[in-house]
Amino acid sequence: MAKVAVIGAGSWGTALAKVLHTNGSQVTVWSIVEAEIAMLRERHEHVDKLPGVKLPEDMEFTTDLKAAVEDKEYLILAVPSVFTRSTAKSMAPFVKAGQIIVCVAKGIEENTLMTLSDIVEEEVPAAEVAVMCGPSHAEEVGVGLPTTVVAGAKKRKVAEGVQDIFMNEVFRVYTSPDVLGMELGGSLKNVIALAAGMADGLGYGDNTKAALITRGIMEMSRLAIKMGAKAETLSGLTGIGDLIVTCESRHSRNRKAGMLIGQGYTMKQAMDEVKMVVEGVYSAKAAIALAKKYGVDMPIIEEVNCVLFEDKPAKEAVRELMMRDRRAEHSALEWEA
Ligand SMILES: NC(=O)C1=CN([C@@H]2O[C@H](COP(=O)(O)OP(=O)(O)OC[C@H]3O[C@@H](n4cnc5c(N)ncnc54)[C@H](OP(=O)(O)O)[C@@H]3O)[C@@H](O)[C@H]2O)C=CC1
Ligand SMILES: O=C(CO)COP(=O)(O)O
Repeated sequence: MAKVAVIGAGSWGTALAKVLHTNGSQVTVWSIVEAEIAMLRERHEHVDKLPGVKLPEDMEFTTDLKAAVEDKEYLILAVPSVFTRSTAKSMAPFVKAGQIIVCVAKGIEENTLMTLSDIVEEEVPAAEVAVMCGPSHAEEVGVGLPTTVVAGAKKRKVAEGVQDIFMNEVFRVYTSPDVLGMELGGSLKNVIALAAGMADGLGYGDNTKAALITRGIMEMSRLAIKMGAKAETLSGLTGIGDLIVTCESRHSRNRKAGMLIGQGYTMKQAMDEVKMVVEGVYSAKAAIALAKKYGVDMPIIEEVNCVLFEDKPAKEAVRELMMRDRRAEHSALEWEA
């Protein structure tokens, strides 16, 4: 039986805590929010963020970070990306060599352009760092619908350890050494999903959605590969897989926020309405900054930035994408002479 702490009790932390407990781990869930822990203790259910998913009676809930972190083999870091650094910094004094921190949030830090695993390595040098992501909505994981994800780490043994504690008959976990590719896939897809939601909000159809997904994975891949990620990762679960689920799912907060913006809400109004974290809004500026830094063309992500931060109407953004200079689909393909 592994001793595990889930750091962050939003919808994802709650769903993963349930998976770990089902697999026989002893699970402690931490949140910075007192009211959230009080509710979990009393109701054994996150009634706001994951209603209908009952958590077991012997699961521990705490706001005491030291108690949560100490003596655990695995620390699952599930706070939204903007709180990753502050939470990792607070954990650092309690983390001992050999403890494994698994980053399950999705994002890129706006001011440093660092991935979340890089942030955790910087803040908690004692820890081994792993990531886990893939097409996995908490609402479906929470009720045991078959789901696949990938556990990533530089060392195979670390990734396989994460695979061991999470894997069961409805939660299949693959492994990968391409941590960078996984993290870029997981965060960039949220920005494209905002665009897919905008298209839905504008009343556009399946053709538009397919175009955004296909051209979206191309721009995600262009950037990720230029940064050193592997092409296979972008065409796998943590790339195209996660992009598809986020652009299509009724559970996606990014798609939902995009849809509201397409219907005329401001970014702020849409985020307030969704109530849970909309990571694509935080990753959008970082994505475009990375595109500039690495000299990569990312037209969809550029237009999403204009809609989010410059009040450009979503309809106008789609029109501009449609009216870009004509070009070949794959510029590297050669023509007959
Ligand atoms: N939900 C999903 O299906 C999936 C989510 N993810 C990723 O997991 C991460 C977490 O998402 P999710 O659980 O859905 O988010 P939620 O919006 O459901 O929950 C966010 C949690 O963070 C808490 N919080 C607020 N302030 C702080 C703080 N200062 N420090 C630490 N925590 C704080 C919130 O408290 P409060 O209630 O007060 O806001 C809440 O418990 C995101 O990066 C997301 O992309 C990945 C895969 C699936
Ligand atoms: O990352 C996710 C599914 O894999 C969750 O996406 P949303 O944050 O858009 O709900």
